[in-house]
Amino acid sequence: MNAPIGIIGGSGLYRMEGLALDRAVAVQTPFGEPSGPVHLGALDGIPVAFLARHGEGHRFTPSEVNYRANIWALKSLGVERLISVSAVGSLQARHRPGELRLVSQFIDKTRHRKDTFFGGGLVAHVSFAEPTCTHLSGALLATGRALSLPVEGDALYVCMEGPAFSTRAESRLHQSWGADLIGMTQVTEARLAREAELCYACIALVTDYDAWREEEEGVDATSVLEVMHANVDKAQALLRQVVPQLSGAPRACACGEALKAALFTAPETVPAEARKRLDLLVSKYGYGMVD
Ligand SMILES: CSC[C@H]1O[C@H](OP(=O)(O)O)[C@H](O)[C@@H]1O
Ligand SMILES: Nc1ncnc2[nH]cnc12
Repeated sequence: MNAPIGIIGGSGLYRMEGLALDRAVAVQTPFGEPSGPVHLGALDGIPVAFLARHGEGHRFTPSEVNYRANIWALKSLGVERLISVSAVGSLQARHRPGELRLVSQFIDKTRHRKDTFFGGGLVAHVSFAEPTCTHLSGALLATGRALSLPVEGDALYVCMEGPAFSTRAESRLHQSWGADLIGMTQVTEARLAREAELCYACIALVTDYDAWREEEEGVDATSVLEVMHANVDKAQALLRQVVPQLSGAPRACACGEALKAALFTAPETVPAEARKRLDLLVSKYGYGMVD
């Protein structure tokens, strides 16, 4: 089964409501094992692939998640559009717990991640000025508004390494940068989705005010999960409404050609190992496997 639409569920979203499960596939990738099996099924009749980012039972920290294997697995199952759901802290009073935001920009503070498929003899530099797909994010925003959900677009997300939350000083610093949201996962996923030529959008569900509000205790994980559980139905409702709209509509963006101007290495120098490892991504550009 081919699933052109993929969903990655983050903290508090470990299964997709309404997904009529066909099968769970354990995908092997050149980058190791994904966080768990990919659940293939139909959402209101539309084929969808679902993966829990932190694994079943939430077993991987944001630094341990094998983002490369996760994106690779979804790509190998035919995913072209990938919608991620992520729990985030709010850095500005106008973003309130329980509300949804669509992410359009990132500041990357991660330090311990494998965040590219390339290297080992094949170099690519993808454009990342617009790190999420504006078309996919636009469809989510319009659909969220039509459903009267508390949703806004254009959010700036600081991606920290974690797993500990920010100090108050860091939280205020991020706020002073004009950032809207903070989380620990999205920029890594977005980079890899771009290299894999997937459309990528992030539905951020605000769960807390991080640590900048002097009068409050800083965020803790239990309260994040409580707020997520109380509000995850909003993200699920948005997904269920948008998936049928996307299905069958051709992609009108450049995400599917992200590698076209990015591949830098002279083809004749690319080692057979790199060709084999990256075949899924680059064979269409003449860098495929050699026998
Ligand atoms: C459980 S609080 C911190 C945790 O929640 C967010 O996860 P995700 O982005 O996968 O929804 C954040 O990034 C941290 O991983
Ligand atoms: N305040 C916060 N910081 C980092 N990641 C988060 N995920 C949810 N809330 C968060």
